[in-house]
Amino acid sequence: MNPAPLIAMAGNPNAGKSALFNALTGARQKVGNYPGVTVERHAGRMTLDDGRPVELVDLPGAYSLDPSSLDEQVTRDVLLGKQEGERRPDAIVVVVDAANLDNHLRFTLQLIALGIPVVVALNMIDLAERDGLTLDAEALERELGVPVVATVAVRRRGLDELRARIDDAVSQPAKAPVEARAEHDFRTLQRRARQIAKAVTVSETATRRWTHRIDSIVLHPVAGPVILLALMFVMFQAVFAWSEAPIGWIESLVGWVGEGASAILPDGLIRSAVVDGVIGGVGAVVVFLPQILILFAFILILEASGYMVRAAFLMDRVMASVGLSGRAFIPLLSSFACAVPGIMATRTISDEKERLATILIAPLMTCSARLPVYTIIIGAFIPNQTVGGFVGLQGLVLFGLYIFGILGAMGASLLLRRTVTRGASSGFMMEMPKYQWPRFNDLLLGLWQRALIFLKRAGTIILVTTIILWALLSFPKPPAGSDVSPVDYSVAGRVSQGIEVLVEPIGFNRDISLALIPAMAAREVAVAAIGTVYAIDNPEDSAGERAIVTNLRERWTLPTALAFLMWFVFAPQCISTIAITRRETNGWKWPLFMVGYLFGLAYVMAGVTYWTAVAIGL
Ligand SMILES: Nc1nc2c(ncn2[C@@H]2O[C@H](COP(=O)(O)OP(=O)(O)OP(=O)(O)O)[C@@H](O)[C@H]2O)c(=O)[nH]1
Ligand SMILES: [Mg+2]
Repeated sequence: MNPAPLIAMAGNPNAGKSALFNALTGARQKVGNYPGVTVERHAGRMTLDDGRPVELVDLPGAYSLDPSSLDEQVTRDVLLGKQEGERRPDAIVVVVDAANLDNHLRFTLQLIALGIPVVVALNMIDLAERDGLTLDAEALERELGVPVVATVAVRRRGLDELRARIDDAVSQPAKAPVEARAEHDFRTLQRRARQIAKAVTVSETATRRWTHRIDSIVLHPVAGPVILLALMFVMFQAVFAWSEAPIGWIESLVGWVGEGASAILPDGLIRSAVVDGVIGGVGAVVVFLPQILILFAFILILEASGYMVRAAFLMDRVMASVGLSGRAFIPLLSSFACAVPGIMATRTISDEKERLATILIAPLMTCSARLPVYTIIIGAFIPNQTVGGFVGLQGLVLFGLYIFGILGAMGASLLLRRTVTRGASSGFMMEMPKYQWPRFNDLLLGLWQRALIFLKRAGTIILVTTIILWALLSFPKPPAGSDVSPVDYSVAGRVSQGIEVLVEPIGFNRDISLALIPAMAAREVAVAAIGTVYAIDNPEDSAGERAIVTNLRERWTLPTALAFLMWFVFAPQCISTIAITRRETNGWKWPLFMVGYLFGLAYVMAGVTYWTAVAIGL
């Protein structure tokens, strides 16, 4: 008996191939691997109206027959009959997204040119209609010269007709397959695809035309990522460039309050607690409010304008390459503000293992609590100069730290998805919202809420840890005439000597050892802690960022500063994150695993940074 005819589902990524494949085959599916490669093979059976079986394979999405990834290569090889372990398909169902015709028709034209019978599924017409786009399926059929069926895969609309057209396609007497595939260059295909898309478009609203026009630029496979990268780059430059003046104002305010308090309070313990502990510690953190607000202003604008979902879409392929789906992108993006809401947002990921992997890497996204640490070290050690004429070096280093965090997360995900949270990535798509101008009032409200949250943190966790640290740093006092510094003589100073033994090999000094434990409460406390240490060490210094920067420059070497930055890229210095991970994973196993692997990573990366910096003579 002849084997059942083989039908391949092909088309651009996210056209709805898998949704259609599932709707056609139901539960009768087999998942395997193509021999020699890691690409999964999804096959299933479907019965035609006369009872004949046909076999369906769901191919990975591709943009063209010129592969730029392993997935695309498998798709091409299957369609050309060159893939090991697969016969050449007898017919192709080309799935196109109706709302994206011009892009999807390029690949369709290439596939039709192969000479195998083709049926086009004009999918997602529900979304096209919703957006005010009306298409003429019959006109498309005439233009392409192959049968076209309008479908809505997720509502099973058009399935009967699609099955009938597949029947026709496999019932045709087999033609000799075309050997040499028609060589279309990209421009010719593009022109023809646009022409057809225009000819079959019955009506289109102005909004949809604009949306589509902007999307064709920001979602372009090449231009899209470049634009995304450029936007992020501008954002980090702005964090430094625009914050200088407001930081100056807050600093003056903190200095003024400190001096006022010193003048009113009698010399002694209370004054030290208020001036060195509270004002020195909390003040050192509060000055970062402008930078955090600038960062949030960017995130809020990108979200409100409708761009953020596009960014997630662009990232889907990148996410898939590390075993996650675009669905993980939103939680990870929120983690740039704070890992706690980010980890809570993973609840939208239905695959348990994928969700767990996302939780485990979320703390590697650079949260806003790291900004104070980053900016004070960068401000002290990276010269405020431009490279190449216009790029600020400080902003560049900050950008680099974000990139390190992202690369770390990608590497971790890659490993985790092959080991403890093994599994394949699931496809995803989000509906693209309309573009719109962000509303000024909404933006202000968002920033105001952010400012309150930050100040509340400064007034609670940071205040409390700072006071405790101040107490531990202040007692016991060294006996009069001792040449041991008050900090080294204190309880905290002695505890830190134990830690110092551990972190000395990665270039950390006493100040850092003192800051590490209190910074477990929240990362910003590291800055507050260092501020308090210096205030107690040199009571005659004025409080505030400038005093800290001067001290840092005197006491730290550049390799130590760089190692410290690298430590904060990776280290899980945040009790709230650990607590939320425990809650979201129902136990201590995963939070402990997370803390363990992140500290390990932080230690190794800081060490590598330190010794590399020393070796190249920085
Ligand atoms: N509204 C609507 N959504 C659809 C339709 N078809 C598919 N989807 C959704 O679109 C998303 C992408 O569909 P998939 O079937 O995964 O797309 P794919 O072509 O297999 O994507 P890749 O395998 O990544 O190339 C899913 O969330 C589907 O639920 C449709 O006709 N209408
Ligand atoms: Mg698919």
